[in-house]
Amino acid sequence: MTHVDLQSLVDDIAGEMAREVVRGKVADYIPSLASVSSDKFGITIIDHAGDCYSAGDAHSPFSVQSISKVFSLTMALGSVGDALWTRVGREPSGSPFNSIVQLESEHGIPRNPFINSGAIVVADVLLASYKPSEILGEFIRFMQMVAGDDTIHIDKAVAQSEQATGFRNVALGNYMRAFDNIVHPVEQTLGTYFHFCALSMSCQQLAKAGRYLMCGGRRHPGTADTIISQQRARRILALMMMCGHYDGSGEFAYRVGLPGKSGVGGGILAVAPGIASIAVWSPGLNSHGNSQLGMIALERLVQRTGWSVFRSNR
Ligand SMILES: NC(=O)CC[C@H](N)C(=O)O
Repeated sequence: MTHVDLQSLVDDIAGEMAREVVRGKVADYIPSLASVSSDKFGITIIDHAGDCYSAGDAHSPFSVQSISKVFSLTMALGSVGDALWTRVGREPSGSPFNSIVQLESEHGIPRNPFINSGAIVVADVLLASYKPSEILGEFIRFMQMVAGDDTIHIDKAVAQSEQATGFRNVALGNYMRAFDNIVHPVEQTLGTYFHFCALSMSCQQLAKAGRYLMCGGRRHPGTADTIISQQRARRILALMMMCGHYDGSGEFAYRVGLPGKSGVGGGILAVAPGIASIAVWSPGLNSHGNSQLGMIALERLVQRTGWSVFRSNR
């Protein structure tokens, strides 16, 4: 598609989403997220040439929540490599993002790094590589570097709000501690995890941060600067495809056909490998905790561009 086409495409989609009546339910189990308006919708596409197309509330920061799991995973693989996989699996869970049920029969090893239990283990792995006082700084620096934007930050109020009410995550952390799959004090590991989730970014910043996954591990189009290897980028995308939307991952693959990762703040990062990095945001969630309009918007985008990884012609 030409540049003009992509700009009118995002404008059209933002216009259509503004008219949608069924907008999902904003997550209220994290008190500081409950007040975000479900009227919001933003979208940014960055294509393989590095050109950026935004519409709606694409410049409004929102709570990235579980989308941060893609970036903490990238850092953990950078720190310990494939040794990570002795502590976390790579299979879809088919369960809600905050489920504890599989941990008992699977001996405290979470199914994958994109559900809460898995990302809590990833945070624990990172705590072994960085000093506790440095880990959040390292995380923020990594995000600023991949996005090329040093205004990106963690919203401390959101982290504290979750720290005060995240009883399920406390249960997950303690349960895995009992299996020796959390090795740091549970409070410290959870504190790290909550702060990762409380990352605040706009669609534009998030789409920029996703460029290394679109570009086979290169920082952005037109550079030889590498963040991760091509193979690692492919594998993270595979995990996003299979596990990025919890028990809604099959539906997302069916309807959108792109690797993606959602968060309860209403954001979704989706990647068309070699073609585009796409971020959408609308805070109302469907029953699986994935953005109701974000998913519809991505479905329409793929219908109109043919960008599904399952397309038969290029
Ligand atoms: N699905 C999500 O985005 C969940 C992340 C959220 N911080 C939680 O732990 O519950």
